[in-house]
Amino acid sequence: MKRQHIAIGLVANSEGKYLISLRQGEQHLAGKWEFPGGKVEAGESELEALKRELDEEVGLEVKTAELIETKAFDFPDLQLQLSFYRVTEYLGQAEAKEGQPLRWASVDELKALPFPKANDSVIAVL
Ligand SMILES: Nc1nc2c([nH]c(=O)n2[C@@H]2O[C@H](COP(=O)(O)OP(=O)(O)OP(=O)(O)O)[C@@H](O)[C@H]2O)c(=O)[nH]1
Ligand SMILES: [Mg+2]
Repeated sequence: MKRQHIAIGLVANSEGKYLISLRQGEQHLAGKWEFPGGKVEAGESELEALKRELDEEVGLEVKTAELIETKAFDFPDLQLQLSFYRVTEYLGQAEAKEGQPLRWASVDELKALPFPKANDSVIAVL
C-alpha cells in the first residue's frame, strides 16, 4: 500500500481561534472535526497542495505557511503521512465551499471536540 501524503492548514483569526470543519457522510472519519486540507497530488509540493486545498475547501488564499509537525499515521486500511502547517498569512474570508459545517474554535474548544487521533499532538502544542 502506498502512503498517502496529506497537507493540513492551521489557520487562526485575530481572536486566536482556529478554523475547523466537520467531516461528513461518506468521508473517512465522518463525525470528527478537522483542520482544512487534503491529499497532495502527483507532481505537487506540500505547500502547493495546502494552497489548493484551502482555496477549494474554505476559500482562503494562503500567502505564507510554516511546517510545524509531520507524522505518519496508520489505519488498518490506510497509511497517511500528515504534514501540519501553521498558516502565517492569508487573504479572504473563510466560507464553507463544500457545504461542510465550518467554525472557529478556541484552543480549549479544540481540546474538547472530537478530532482524528492523528491530531492529538498538534493540538497539544497550540
Ligand atoms: N483535512 C484533514 N485531514 C485529516 C486531519 N486529520 C486526519 O487524520 N486527517 C485524515 O487525512 C486524510 C485527509 O484526506 P481528505 O479527505 O481531507 O482529502 P481531500 O481533501 O483530498 O479529500 P477528497 O478525497 O474528498 O478529495 C483523511 O483520511 C483524514 O481522515 C485533519 O486535521 N485535516
Ligand atoms: Mg480535505
